Amino acid sequence: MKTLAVLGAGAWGTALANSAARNHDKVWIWAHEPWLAADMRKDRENKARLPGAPLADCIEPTDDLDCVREADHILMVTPAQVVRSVCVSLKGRLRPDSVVVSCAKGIERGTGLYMREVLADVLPDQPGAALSGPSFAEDVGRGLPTAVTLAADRIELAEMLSDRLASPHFRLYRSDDLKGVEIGGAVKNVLAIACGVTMGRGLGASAHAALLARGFAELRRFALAQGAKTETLMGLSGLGDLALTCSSPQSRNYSLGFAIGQGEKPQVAGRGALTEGAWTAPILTAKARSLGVEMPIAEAVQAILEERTAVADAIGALMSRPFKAEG
Ligand SMILES: NC(=O)C1=CN([C@@H]2O[C@H](COP(=O)(O)OP(=O)(O)OC[C@H]3O[C@@H](n4cnc5c(N)ncnc54)[C@H](O)[C@@H]3O)[C@@H](O)[C@H]2O)C=CC1
Ligand SMILES: O=C(CO)COP(=O)(O)O
Repeated sequence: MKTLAVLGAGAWGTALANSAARNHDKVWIWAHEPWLAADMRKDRENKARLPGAPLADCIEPTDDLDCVREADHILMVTPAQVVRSVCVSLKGRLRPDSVVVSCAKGIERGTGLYMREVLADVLPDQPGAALSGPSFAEDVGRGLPTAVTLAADRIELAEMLSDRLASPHFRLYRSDDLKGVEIGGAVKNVLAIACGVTMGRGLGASAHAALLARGFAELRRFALAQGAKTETLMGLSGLGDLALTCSSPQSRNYSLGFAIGQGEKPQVAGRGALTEGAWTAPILTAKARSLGVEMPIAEAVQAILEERTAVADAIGALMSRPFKAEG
């Protein structure tokens, strides 16, 4: 009997549960809102977060976190800033060998920890992994093809989990570079806001490509300073996810930036959607400063979100930086 618990009944948790269902006898999907678990049980669909993707037969929606007691492994798919509180509630409930896979994309405010580090902080004895890459929940939910990276401290774990989570439409590549994988997922959300601003303001495809390339240079500098591997940054969870999120109105982060570029106030431009980049920007820039890494695009995003800088001034400041060698 193969079992899996997906914690977080958002769009991504639902898509991952459905995708993994083919390789499992039972998949629980835990919603912290009892009404959502009840609706999903009744409708056999997550109409609130991922409409149009019927739940596979073996999926059991629940609001009872005790489901993890019976699960071989756990996917953590809540918003990044609540990962710690969910982990605290998991204490004493997990099987000793259950791998907890971080699927959220962000950096914890207050501590500056990546999601896997938060898991290790609260649940130090639990083996861990991270899944990240170019993957819109709507696409995966519709069975459209993509590929992502699955990183774990021990490559055998990544191998075992890849077999569990892969499907003909969802390809997983293994990695032992947990930090590199998580940095890509967190940083691209901030850079996607910048690309959205550029396009919302009508600055054109050339500006968009230039920003994407310079954004990647920032991501790379920041990640290498923390020991990430170049091949990870060039791969699915780095360049792959950056290219996707920075270029598509399907992205909530890009859409937030686009609306700001069109003149909307940052506080309302996200339309209530989960925009992880807005949560990540301040902690990312603080981390970069403490590492001595220059991230002018991320700094500009943070200043725009905090309304310390007008969009035109932020663009002017980026364009008037001293000329330097590319890198
Ligand atoms: N939607 C997507 O295409 C993808 C999302 N992700 C990442 O997955 C994470 C979750 O995103 P989505 O599923 O899209 O979010 P969503 O906005 O669709 O849903 C968020 C869910 O979080 C849960 N939640 C809210 N507060 C909570 C709390 N205090 N405790 C426990 N659960 C709580 C709620 O059940 C809610 O349904 C984010 O970090 C996101 O960056 C990663 C890849 C793709
Ligand atoms: O992470 C994602 C795609 O890989 C989803 O991006 P958004 O959170 O910007 O919608």
